[in-house]
Amino acid sequence: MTGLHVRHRKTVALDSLDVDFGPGVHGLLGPNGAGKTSLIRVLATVAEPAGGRVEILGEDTGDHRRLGDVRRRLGYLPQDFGYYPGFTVREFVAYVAWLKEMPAAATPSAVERAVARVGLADRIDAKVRTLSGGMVRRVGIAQAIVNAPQVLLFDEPTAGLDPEQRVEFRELLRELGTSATVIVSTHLVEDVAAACTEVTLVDEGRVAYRGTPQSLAALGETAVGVSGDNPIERGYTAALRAHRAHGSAAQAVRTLEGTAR
Ligand SMILES: Nc1ncnc2c1ncn2[C@@H]1O[C@H](COP(=O)(O)OP(=O)(O)OP(=O)(O)O)[C@@H](O)[C@H]1O
Repeated sequence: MTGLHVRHRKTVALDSLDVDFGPGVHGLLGPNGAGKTSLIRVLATVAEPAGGRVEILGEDTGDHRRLGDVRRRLGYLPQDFGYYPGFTVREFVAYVAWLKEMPAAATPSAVERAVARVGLADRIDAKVRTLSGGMVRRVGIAQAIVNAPQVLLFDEPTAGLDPEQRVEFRELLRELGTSATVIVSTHLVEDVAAACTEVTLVDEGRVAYRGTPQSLAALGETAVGVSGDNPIERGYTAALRAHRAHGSAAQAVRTLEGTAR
C-alpha cells in the first residue's frame, strides 16, 4: 500500500503509510492505538481508507468490481469476532465457506480440515455458545483458514488462548506462512519471536521499524538504558524511542484540526 491514510472522525489512525507484505508471517507490533487494527481492517477490505492506494493479490481495492475476487482469497479474524451462538462449529465454519463462495462439493471436507487444524475436531458438532472463550477463538481461526486463503489477517489471535494453545497456534502460523501472506497483530513478543519471519512496528500511525525478529533482538542487545525482559522487548522499546526522537510521529497523530499530542 502507498500513502495510506485512515481517519476515525478527527483522529488520524494511519498517516501516509507505505508498506508491502510478501509471503511469510508478518508480526504487527505497536502500542495501544498505534493503528494496527485500522491497517488490518483496510487490508481485510472492511474499512475504506481516506486516501492512498491498496493493492491486494494484484487487485486495486479501490476498484469495487474486483473486491469479490479479493475477498474470496482472504481470511480474516477480527479482534471482536462475531459469530452465531446457535450454530454448531461445523455450521458456522460452513457458513463462512459459503460466504467465500467455495464450491459446495468441497465445503464439508474443507470445514472438517480447518476445524481439525485448530484442534476442535471433537467439538465440531457442539454449539458455539457451549464453548470456552479460547475454543471460540479457535473457531475464529478455523473460519479464517477454511478457504485456504492466500492472504490471512489475524487481529490479536492469541488473546484468550492458553499457553499450550498459543504454542500450537504459532506452529499453525508457521505452516500457513509457507504458502500464504500472513499478517498477525499481537501484543505478545513471544508470538513474534516464535512464529514471525518479519516484524513491522507501527507507532502513531506510521511504520517505526521493519526487520526480522532477529534484527529487532539484535537492536535490543545493543540498546543502552532500555528495559525489557528479553532482547526483542528491549529492541521494541529502543525502536519506538528512536522513532519518536526523530519527531515525525508527532505529525502522525495530529488531528485534522491541527492539534497535536
Ligand atoms: N471507531 C473509532 N472511532 C474513533 N477513533 C478510533 C476508532 N477506531 C480507532 N480509533 C482511533 O484510531 C487510532 C488507531 O486505533 P487502532 O484500533 O487502529 O489501534 P491498534 O494499534 O489496533 O490499538 P490496540 O492495540 O489498542 O488494539 C487510535 O487513536 C484510536 O483511538
